[in-house]
Amino acid sequence: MFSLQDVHSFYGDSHILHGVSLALPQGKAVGLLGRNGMGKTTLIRTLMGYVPARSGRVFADGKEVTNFAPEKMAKLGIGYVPEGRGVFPNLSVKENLLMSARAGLDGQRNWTYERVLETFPRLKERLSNGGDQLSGGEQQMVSIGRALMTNPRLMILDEATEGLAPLVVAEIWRVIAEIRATGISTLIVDRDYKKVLAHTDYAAVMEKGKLALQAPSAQLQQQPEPLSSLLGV
Ligand SMILES: Nc1ncnc2c1ncn2[C@@H]1O[C@H](COP(=O)(O)OP(=O)(O)OP(=O)(O)O)[C@@H](O)[C@H]1O
Repeated sequence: MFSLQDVHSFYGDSHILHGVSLALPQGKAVGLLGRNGMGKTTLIRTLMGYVPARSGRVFADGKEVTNFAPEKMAKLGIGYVPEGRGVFPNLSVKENLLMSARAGLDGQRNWTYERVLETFPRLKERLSNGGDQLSGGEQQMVSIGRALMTNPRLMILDEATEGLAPLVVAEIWRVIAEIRATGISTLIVDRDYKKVLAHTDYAAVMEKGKLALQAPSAQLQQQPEPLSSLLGV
């Protein structure tokens, strides 16, 4: 459904993505790996329309959507959980969640406010707290919950476990597995490559703005080379 074809993008004069082609098939989980600064977030931001693709093309269901605005990409069914979370600090947890509620492209409302609270029981005790009164883990739960309430076909999680305590990290991976099991496609960026491989169908590795390797995750689990060289582990 969503794909990028030979995409190049820049920050000013800095050429960051050098011809990236990646498919995100319906119902599949894709892991995006690579050392710091290799362009993972830029790839996501280009797909979402925050960074313009200077050449190359982005497709949704075979239709070209290159450089559509982020709101339009979201309406096409992408739930984006950005690095750094992006919870509205002056809104309560309840308001943060309810403001994004809408039916999916096909009209389904599988992810309701109630279901998000069942998925993240911890948020039930925080409903009237402001976004700025939450722990990092709770903010991440709100951010994921908010994206789920748009009933997306694709969830993008950029470093969703970054800086969180081990118990919270385990909870986030549990929810990622639950999202995957419901048939929503996922694109996951995380430093823990073993966890990424365990939770995805395919993995792609970025090296200096290019995809240096794309393979089934199960294959990369069995044959760590050349993945481990690319990641420096
Ligand atoms: N707003 C920006 N303006 C200029 N350069 C940027 C900007 N954001 C990122 N870059 C540069 O683009 C390159 C790719 O960064 P990007 O954030 O996409 O990498 P990443 O693989 O996601 O790494 P990280 O894990 O560190 O976030 C880096 O060299 C970074 O310094």
